[in-house]
Amino acid sequence: MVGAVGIVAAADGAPVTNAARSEFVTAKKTHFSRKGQAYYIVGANFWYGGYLGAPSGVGERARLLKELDTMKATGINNLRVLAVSEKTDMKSAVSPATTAKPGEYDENLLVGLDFLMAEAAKRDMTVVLYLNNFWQWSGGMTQYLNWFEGTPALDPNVTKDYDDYMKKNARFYVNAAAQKEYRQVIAKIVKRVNTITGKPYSEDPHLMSWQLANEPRPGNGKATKEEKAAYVKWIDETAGYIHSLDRNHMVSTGSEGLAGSAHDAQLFLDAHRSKHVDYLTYHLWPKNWEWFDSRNPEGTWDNAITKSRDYLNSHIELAKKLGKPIVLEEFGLDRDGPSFSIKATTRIRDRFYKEVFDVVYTRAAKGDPIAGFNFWAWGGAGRAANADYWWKPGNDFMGDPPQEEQGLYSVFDTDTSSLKLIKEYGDKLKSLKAPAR
Ligand SMILES: O=C1NC[C@H](CO)[C@@H](O)[C@@H]1O
Repeated sequence: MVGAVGIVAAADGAPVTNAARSEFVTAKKTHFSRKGQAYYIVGANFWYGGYLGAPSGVGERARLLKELDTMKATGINNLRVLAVSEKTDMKSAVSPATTAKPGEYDENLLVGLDFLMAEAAKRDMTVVLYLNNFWQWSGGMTQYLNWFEGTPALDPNVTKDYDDYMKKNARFYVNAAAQKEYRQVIAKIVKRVNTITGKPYSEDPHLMSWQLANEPRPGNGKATKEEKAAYVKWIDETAGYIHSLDRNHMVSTGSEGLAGSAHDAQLFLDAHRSKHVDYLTYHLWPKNWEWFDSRNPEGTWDNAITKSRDYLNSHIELAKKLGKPIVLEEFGLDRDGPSFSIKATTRIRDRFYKEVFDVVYTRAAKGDPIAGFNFWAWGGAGRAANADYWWKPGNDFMGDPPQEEQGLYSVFDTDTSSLKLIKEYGDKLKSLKAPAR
């Protein structure tokens, strides 16, 4: 079978020819390689990119093109995007959703993903697509359990009980019926032929990696040995399944690192040791993890930045242990005040971004396995519609998903100081060459 760009690929999706292989992002020991060069990630989280690409309904293709051009001008070369959502009754979740019910999928949203992939390729951006969500804002694992366990989909914004939510959510990994549907969705997307380009996703060199889920956790902070073992097994088997469908692309977990691994470094290593997991991921959330209090910035900044620096550096050491690259694929802090208003300044957030960039750049320049970053998250031209800053169907999408106030962590197209920092550090990072081996 000859692929759209003349790449010869066997019908079963065997790897493309060696020449074309170099077009794909691959992990070469502890670094990424692309087109024969070291590849560093200067990325944005853009969860709703596929939504904007839809041909009708929620689609806003003119806005999508504008956002991609603004990101390109900011030096962004990678997007981390939600590939599929699950229809749910939960108020904190996005609607519409890709999977209306098991076996029924919204082609309008899937074509939206096709359009996003096609437009990202035109700008030579690479894309990480995550195939599920540990959190409720896109339906996610709790919605799968509603379908297959008959239990209510849990919205922590309503129950106010994250520990209970996380413990129950871990049952997703061992629910055979849920896993069957999840794998059906995986197969549907991984084997999909892009309706805009005519190219199979499995042969698209602008896809950087398939990602199991957004922030999958083994359960809550008191996860049992059995829950941890089930989590590691799920990662290994699901990543192996994806590789069996697509031998050209990398697979990653979407893990937050120790904060999402019950603070168990051995578990984080075990979860990423699988030969089917090509690189490590981690996220950094000083405010969410209560290291930083944005109502008391002076009193909590030192604590937050000390812990952040340690978190940033210690995970690079863990990546060294496994001999794989690691990407800081989420980090953020709220606006001065704190405030959700786009009018609020971002001095503290800019200072935090600079601290993060300094560690990432310094370690990468030393040849350490940190392969780049994705900030959370691109707000661009999106604007909050309601006085209470909560999202309602029909409102603009922006970096903050519906379970959080619109404006919490978004970087807007008017946040010029933040965009300038991203450009400046992104250009430095992209200029690095991989260490001679
Ligand atoms: O993946 C995530 N990590 C942190 C974000 C901000 O709280 C959150 O919106 C998202 O679920």
